[in-house]
Amino acid sequence: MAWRSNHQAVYPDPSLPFSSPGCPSASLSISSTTASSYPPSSRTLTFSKSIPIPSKKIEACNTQNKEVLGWLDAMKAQSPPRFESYMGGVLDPKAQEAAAVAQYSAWRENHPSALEMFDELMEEAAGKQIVVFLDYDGTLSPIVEDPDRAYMSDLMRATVKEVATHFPTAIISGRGREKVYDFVQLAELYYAGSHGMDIMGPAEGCNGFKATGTRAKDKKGNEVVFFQPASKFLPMMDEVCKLLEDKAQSIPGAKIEHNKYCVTIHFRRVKEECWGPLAEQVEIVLKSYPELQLTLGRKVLEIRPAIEWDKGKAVEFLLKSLGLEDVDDVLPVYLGDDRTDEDAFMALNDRGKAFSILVSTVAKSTNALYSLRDPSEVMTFLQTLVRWREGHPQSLCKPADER
Ligand SMILES: O=P(O)(O)OC[C@H]1O[C@H](O[C@H]2O[C@H](CO)[C@@H](O)[C@H](O)[C@H]2O)[C@H](O)[C@@H](O)[C@@H]1O
Repeated sequence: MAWRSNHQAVYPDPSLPFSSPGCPSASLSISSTTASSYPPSSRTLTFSKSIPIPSKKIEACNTQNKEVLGWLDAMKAQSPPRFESYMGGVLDPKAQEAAAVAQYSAWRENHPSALEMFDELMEEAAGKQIVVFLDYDGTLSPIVEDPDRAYMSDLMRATVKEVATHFPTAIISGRGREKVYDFVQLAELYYAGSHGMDIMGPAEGCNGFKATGTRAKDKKGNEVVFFQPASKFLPMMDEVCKLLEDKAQSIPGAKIEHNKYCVTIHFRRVKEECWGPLAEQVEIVLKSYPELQLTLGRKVLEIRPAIEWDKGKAVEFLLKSLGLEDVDDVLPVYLGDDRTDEDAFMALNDRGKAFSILVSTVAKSTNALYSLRDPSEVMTFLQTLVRWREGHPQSLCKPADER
């Protein structure tokens, strides 16, 4: 079973684990090693000299299994950093906060706000077909402890609906496609669930775009196109999910989510001393499945088929299927908050002309060029985009054969 870094962010997820009962099988010891960037990031950031460097105590699981230790380090690297003074002491809470703010504003110099840069960005967009790609969790809905309750607001839904009347729009999520559809509930969008391994959308979009690909009827009888590059893995994913559900019972707070072509192991509500035992249980299951790989998201481990397919490939596929792969005429805009979105940012960077926007309140190593803080800024950005479009009727959204 392979570990895949998916271009790890070095900076942590600020959300603290939910407190839960003790871990019955926890057997961890503390060491003072610092490990701020395991696995190695594809891109490192530099900060101004006046900003204290974050450091973290890393605990070691007493397992000797290198793979498990690697996962554990990566899981811990998501915890909030402690800022130290140059003399080595831990800063008080106010100074910690000030250091985090300074770190974020230094980071913003390299990843400017897509809202503050809006007018400049739109100069680039003039005369081009904009296509909008949206991640779900942490982008359209705030991160919450219970993944089954990660609702988007009605206002966000109305905003996305408006976006889709002007631009071809897709949701690219790690969740199962049906599950993310249940949250979003907009039939006019394209959906790529399971990190892009389950793509479906209207054969003819409400803005006149026709998609090529395998056609079928959805549950409501509408004609749709779909693409499922990992379909043969479904029985295996069902099997792995059951095994993990069984194993995770011994770890308080752990939750297993079946995302069809991806099984997600949530550790947001697992006490940190139980992360090692959880990683060990995952390893026990996965060593029998060399065709699967493990990736890391926001307080989740994810197991998926080890095929050359990710959110970046899904974006390329959708652009092609909509006849929108032309680099000079088309401008994709991608908004996402997670490590798995880095695959899409990279694909768009390789393409050249595109806006990649990371949604984050903390400094993170990322391939995205721009940033927004949180879902509320995402909504403002999308509303601004709609208003801009309404003010520019000359840049009409036209299918390829009419351009
Ligand atoms: O690609 P996404 O749409 O961002 O999906 C990635 C994962 O999102 C969900 O987990 C994340 O959000 C949860 C609810 O806010 C949070 O509790 C969890 O810690 C986050 O990792 C979803 O539950 C996963 O299945 C997705 O893979």
